[in-house]
Parts: sequence; C-alpha cells; structure tokens
Amino acid sequence: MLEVAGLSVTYGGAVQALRDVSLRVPERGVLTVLGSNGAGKSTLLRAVSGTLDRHGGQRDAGTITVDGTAIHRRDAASIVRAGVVQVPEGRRVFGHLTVDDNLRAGAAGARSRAAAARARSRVEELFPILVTRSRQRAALLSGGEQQMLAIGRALMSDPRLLLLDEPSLGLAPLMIQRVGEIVAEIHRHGVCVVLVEQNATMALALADTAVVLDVGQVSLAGSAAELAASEQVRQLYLGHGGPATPVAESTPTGAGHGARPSEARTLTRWRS
Ligand SMILES: Nc1ncnc2c1ncn2[C@@H]1O[C@H](COP(=O)(O)OP(=O)(O)OP(=O)(O)O)[C@@H](O)[C@H]1O
Repeated sequence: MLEVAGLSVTYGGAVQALRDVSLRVPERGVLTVLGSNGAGKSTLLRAVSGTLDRHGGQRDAGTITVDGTAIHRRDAASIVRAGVVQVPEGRRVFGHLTVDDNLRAGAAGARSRAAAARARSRVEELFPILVTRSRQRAALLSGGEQQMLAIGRALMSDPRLLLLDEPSLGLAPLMIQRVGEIVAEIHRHGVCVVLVEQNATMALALADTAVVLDVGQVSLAGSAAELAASEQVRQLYLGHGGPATPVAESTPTGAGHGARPSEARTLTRWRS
C-alpha cells in the first residue's frame, strides 16, 4: 500500500535526517518504526504526509507511493485527499475550539459528505468520551482524551493510511493500554497504520512488520516477531536481553505475534 524507496531528507540543507530509507507497508498492514531520539522517525512520517516543508526539511532523493501512485511531489492537503493522514507527536488539538469543532475540522479532508458521516459515526463509536465532551473546549480534556481527539480528528477524513507519531508519549499506563486497543481497532476496520513508538513492547505487539532507524538509516527490518526476538531490539528497546518472550501475551488486544528466537534467522540486517 505504502512504498518508500531510497528516501533521503535534510533540514536546512545541512542536517541529514534520513539517508536512503526504503520500506513498505502492505494493504491492511501495521508497520512499527523504532529508533532512538533523533533517529529520523518523525522525519519519515513528515515526508510521507508532505509536511517536511513546515519544518524546514526537504526530500533530496527517493520516492513515496501509495497504491502505486507517487505522492512525494504533492502538498499535504492533496496527500490527505489521497487517504494518508498523520497524527503528529504531542497531540496537537485546537485547544480553544470545542471537541466537536476539532472533529469538524478533521472532516475537511474527507472525500465526500457520505464518507464524512460514516467517519463521524465510527469515531463516536470508537471514542464515546468525545461525544460526552463534545461541547467542551479541547484544552480542558486530559492528556489521554486529547490524544483520543487527535486520533479521532485524523480519522474524520476517512484515511486509508494513518501515521501515528508516539501516541502513547506521556500517558498513564491505563491510557497507553487504551491507545493500543484503539490502534488495533482502527486496523481491524481495514486502515493501514505506520506507528512510531517509544513503547516498543506495545508497538511490536500491534505490528505485522517493523523497522529500526539508526541515525537516519534502516538498520533492521523484518516481521514484528523477528524484531521482538532480535537481541539488538531486546536490549535497546525492550529493556532486557535473554530468551524472547511472546509479545502477544502482553497486549490488551492479543493482536500480536509470538516471538521465537529461531525466527530471528530471517531478520534482514541492512547494516552491521
Ligand atoms: N525542524 C528541524 N530542523 C532541523 N533539524 C531537525 C528538525 N527536525 C528534526 N531535525 C533533526 O533531524 C534528525 C531526525 O530528527 P527526528 O525528529 O526525525 O527524529 P526522531 O527519531 O523522531 O526523534 P525523537 O524521538 O526525538 O522525536 C535529528 O538530527 C534532528 O535534530
């Protein structure tokens, strides 16, 4: 569904944030992107959503296609119309607007009125709290509720591919679990997801495939189970070494993959 090939990005013509990055997300797939601070995860999402220029970044090389159609020369609004929507890091909602107005703003990118109406009822089903709080100013919501609103607003344009940048950042454990359930639910509705997450346990449990970015380059890529079993990922992102444990058991949804050490053999190592 999404294919990124040979993508290189710089900021201000000087800072090389991505170098020759290639990856793909199949139809109905969930891809998790791991990497330490400054590895280029947000830059990757910005490049796909066409928002690099807002941050002083530019694509120097590479292509980005969605269902075979090149989107890398399109502007952000046209990429939303192509069905690709990003929820940026830091749950940026319009604080001075009501919850309802925030959701209406998200519907601006919908392909038709019927699609917007369908999306609205799906968002209300997924986030009943947003119905209860519909007339409240967004700034008055809790952090977790604001994250729900940010995701709900993105879903209002009925996307086919959702780009989520650290949705669990700064949230309490119960809310992180809820975010995981919501991502799984969105996926069940047939939406492709690219998930950037510090919470690697949750992110790998939700994903089909995963990549690790290391100083702007893909250092590891494979199935989520393969990465969960890899020693490098376990030490750097899962916080422990030793024998692998099935990631799926730790998820609220059970929508994950058991990680068996033998599966690590097929892991694609792009760089040593
Ligand atoms: N607007 C910007 N202007 C200049 N340099 C930037 C800008 N945004 C990011 N960078 C640089 O690009 C590189 C990749 O940053 P990016 O934010 O994509 O990484 P990240 O993996 O998302 O990190 P984090 O987890 O800290 O958000 C870093 O060296 C960063 O300092």
